[in-house]
Amino acid sequence: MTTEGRLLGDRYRLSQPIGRGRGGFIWIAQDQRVHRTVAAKPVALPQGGTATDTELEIAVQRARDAARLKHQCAVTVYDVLVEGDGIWLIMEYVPSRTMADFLAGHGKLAAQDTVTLGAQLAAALAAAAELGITHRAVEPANVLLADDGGVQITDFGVGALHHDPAFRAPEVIAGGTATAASDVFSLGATLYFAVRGATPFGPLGTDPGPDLGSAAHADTTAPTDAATLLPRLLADMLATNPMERPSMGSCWEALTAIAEGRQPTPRAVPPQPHQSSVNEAESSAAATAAPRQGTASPPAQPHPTTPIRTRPAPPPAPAPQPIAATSSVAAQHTPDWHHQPMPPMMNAAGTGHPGDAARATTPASQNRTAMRALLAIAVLAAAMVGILFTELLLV
Ligand SMILES: Nc1ncnc2c1ncn2[C@@H]1O[C@H](COP(=O)(O)OP(=O)(O)OP(=O)(O)O)[C@@H](O)[C@H]1O
Repeated sequence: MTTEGRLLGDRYRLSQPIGRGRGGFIWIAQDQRVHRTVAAKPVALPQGGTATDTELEIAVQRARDAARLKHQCAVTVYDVLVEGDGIWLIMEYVPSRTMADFLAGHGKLAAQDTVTLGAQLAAALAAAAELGITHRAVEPANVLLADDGGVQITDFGVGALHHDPAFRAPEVIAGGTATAASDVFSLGATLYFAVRGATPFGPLGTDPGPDLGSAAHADTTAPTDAATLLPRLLADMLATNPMERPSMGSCWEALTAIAEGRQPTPRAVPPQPHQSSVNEAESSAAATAAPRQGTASPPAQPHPTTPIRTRPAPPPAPAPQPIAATSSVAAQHTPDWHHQPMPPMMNAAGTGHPGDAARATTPASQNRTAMRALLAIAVLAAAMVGILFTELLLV
């Protein structure tokens, strides 16, 4: 029974429910060891909680993988607990509401707000892809719009069983494995939903296809406005064939460029191979079988565009440092998620292999050598004068 005051893992004291997810209530909790406020969330398991051991193991492993990611646009997972009644995620507490709730209440987002938000989500997802982490359930319900204006994606790896089909990639709907490329599709569907107020392929993800308008393919002008450039990018992200989608890193570059009022560089949008643990052949075959080709049908336009307050600048570069897994899966903080390029390896003289530093010749050591040589010459000269003087005396 989950009640106020319950102690999870001998460490996290539940204090009050803050929302309801598919696995049950999400709680504010106090970490008794480091005196920190956290969010505690029960992971939604298959068939109302009757998970097999294998399903439990997979869910725990994916949650542990998620704990390796440190990014300011991803909710940090501090700990993963297996309690009697299931799996609990102990996460960073983010006062927020979900993007799904926001859109349900306020309608669509403006194109400019959508790209700003999208760039931040793509930054976190690209950083995850670099670590080989697939989200598996990118959708508006897993995007938190923080009260301070930030945007953070949550539920890395643990939401796949309940991923809304409207945001699933065709190859996943067809039974294939979720991949970095399917995350790109799901992000595209999420941004499409934000800007159009409807999902691109209908509630089951199987309708004919999105209406991205003529702007998606027009190339007669060199526009820099989000309303024109976003549909073009979404057309690529929502490609039926996963091999034809841009990588998440390219999406981040393109969204950042559009957010800043620039045209994405040509290399940012074209398809690129995906880095992942994915069976691309399997995904590709599944995609071919997916019923997504067809003519576009105009989506419903139910809501007026609503402005959203977001932090102005998306993160400049996604590149967190990998973090070693620990037995308790306690997160180790990476203080600076921003990638700092490695300085070139140099020795004390400024050149060569770092191992040469011990053998390096510096101005100070050159001076010492010269002094020693002068001293030796002086001693030698004194000795010769002494010998000469002695011989003269003897004569
Ligand atoms: N880390 C967090 N910190 C603070 N509030 C959170 C956190 N995660 C979720 N919430 C809040 O809890 C509520 C439900 O969020 P949740 O992500 O569980 O929704 P869901 O996606 O519908 O559920 P599920 O992931 O179980 O399917 C939302 O109001 C959300 O703002």
